[in-house]
Amino acid sequence: MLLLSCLVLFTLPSKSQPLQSENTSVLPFLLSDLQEGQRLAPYYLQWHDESDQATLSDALVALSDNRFLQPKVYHSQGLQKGAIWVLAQVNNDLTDTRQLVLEYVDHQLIDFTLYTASEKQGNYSLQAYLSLTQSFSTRQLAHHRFAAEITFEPKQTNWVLVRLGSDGQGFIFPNLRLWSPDAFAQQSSREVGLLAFLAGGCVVMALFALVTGVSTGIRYFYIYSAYSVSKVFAWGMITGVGHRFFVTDNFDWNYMSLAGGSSILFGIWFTRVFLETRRHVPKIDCLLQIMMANSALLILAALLKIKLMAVLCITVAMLLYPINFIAALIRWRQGTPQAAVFALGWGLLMAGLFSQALRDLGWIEHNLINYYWPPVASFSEVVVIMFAMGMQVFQLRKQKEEVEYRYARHLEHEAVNLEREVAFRTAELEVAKRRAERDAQTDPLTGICNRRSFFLKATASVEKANNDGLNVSLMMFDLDKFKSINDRFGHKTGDDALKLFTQTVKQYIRANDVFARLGGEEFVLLTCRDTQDAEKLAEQLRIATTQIELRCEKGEVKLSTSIGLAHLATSSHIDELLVRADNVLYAAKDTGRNQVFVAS
Ligand SMILES: Nc1nc2c(ncn2[C@@H]2O[C@H](COP(=O)(O)OP(=O)(O)OP(=O)(O)O)[C@@H](O)[C@H]2O)c(=O)[nH]1
Repeated sequence: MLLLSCLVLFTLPSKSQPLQSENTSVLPFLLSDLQEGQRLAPYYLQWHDESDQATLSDALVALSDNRFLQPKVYHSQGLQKGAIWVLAQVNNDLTDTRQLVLEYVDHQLIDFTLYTASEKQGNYSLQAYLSLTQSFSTRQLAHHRFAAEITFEPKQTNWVLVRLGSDGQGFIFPNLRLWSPDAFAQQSSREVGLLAFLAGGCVVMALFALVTGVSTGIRYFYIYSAYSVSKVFAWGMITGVGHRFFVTDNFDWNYMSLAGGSSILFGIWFTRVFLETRRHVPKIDCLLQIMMANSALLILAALLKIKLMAVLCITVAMLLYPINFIAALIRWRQGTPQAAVFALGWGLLMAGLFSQALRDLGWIEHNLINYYWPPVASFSEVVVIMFAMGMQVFQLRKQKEEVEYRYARHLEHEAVNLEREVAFRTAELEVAKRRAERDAQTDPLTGICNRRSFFLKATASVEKANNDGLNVSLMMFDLDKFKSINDRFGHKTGDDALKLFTQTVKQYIRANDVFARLGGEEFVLLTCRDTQDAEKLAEQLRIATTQIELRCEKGEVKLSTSIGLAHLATSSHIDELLVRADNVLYAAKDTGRNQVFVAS
């Protein structure tokens, strides 16, 4: 409602309530009662010149017509188009001459004209004409608001007539104060000090944000930096400090709009980037984009000096300001705590700006506290938002550390897994290698040594026996008529026969004997025992072979083996031993089979 009222009052032509009562009497202000910075209210009458064209003569006619009346309120009376003339009676009841400063307590006035006379309907003389468009150097007093000196002769009655002009815009708040020059200068210093502190704070924040932006690469720090600087320009222009210290000549009302528009533009841009509205609240982001476009229009209006358009844009910007606040609250609800801090900062700014709006509308008293509340609130917003950004950076850093920690843990975990996997694979390879080695040394059907491993082991055994001077005997076995077993009972039964033969022999041999299958139905046994035992064993094995029981579907299988036996005593090499055993084996075959022949 307030905002709508703002819009209505800002944009509609003023046909508002009469500003004055019907009372034409005014109390004289006695200088003996003066306190520093005392308001002239209620010691004045006022006349609202709606045409904004009235001259001094017109004002005197209005005075004689009793159109100068007591105001209904002695501060802001809302935006009233035209000019307001103020008349006060100030009596120097003291015995000395007094020089006082009459100050207009606002910054938005375009011109201030001061006349004095010794009689109410007397001959008013121009004491001062102050205008925003004038060079600041022409001012009688160096102050960022309009102020002029008046000399009051002792025991004299003085009539003070002031024209307050707003170039038709209506920004008139007839709040006038009286000071002694020294007190006024001191007050001025305090105010400039406060503004310098606020501006310095903003500049420091801007620099800090710039450095942080460069070091972190986070974009919103740059925008914030520009936003802080734009605030310095905006408030500098609005409060009159810009005119006093920087744009001393050719100052223009539109400079306020230009600086204000830039500040609004950067503020909304910052809001969008900081709160990531495009991603998280796209509908609100559309409104924020409209607000940015509006502030761009305001800048354009200021550049083209289209005052009405600028006023409209400022009003629209003010009306839409709560959207930033709402965006921040939504982002907060979405789980972004720093958005709450942003909302606080933006709320402070809004409170400041709305207090100014209320003051300008005459809804609250026009005083120095609410005069400086908007820039102070604006500065507080900068500080609070810096805090919000700090929170965001802290959170980002925490997230980064968490991610790094999780990544490190993941790497550690992966390293452990990899180690385990490598150990597992290595063990598997070892097993496979051992299996391959064993396979390479083992006859797959019977599980005993194959030809290759036999020669390795047998060579070592023979060497050892040679060194130890022990006997080594070698038996060669060749199963008799094995082909006919295969033919009669099948190849599978033949395999079973080979396995049973192997198991039978193994029952008779010692751990250090080397038993191997040389191929087919040919086996060999290297044994370390004396010759008699070896021959006895050969005979036992021959008999045991004949006792092997093997049945299949086709009947009972009868096995027998011929054995050729050779002793080491007469040879020292395995090949030689084999040849000798082989020879007697064939002799055993040739002479009837199922018998043991010993090489001589
Ligand atoms: N079932 C089976 N038979 C085999 C294997 N290796 C060789 N044989 C067979 O063994 C037979 C050997 O036959 P031969 O060398 O002619 O001799 P034999 O029939 O045993 O006759 P003699 O040695 O003269 O008593 C062949 O028929 C081979 O096919 C095997 O691993 N399994």
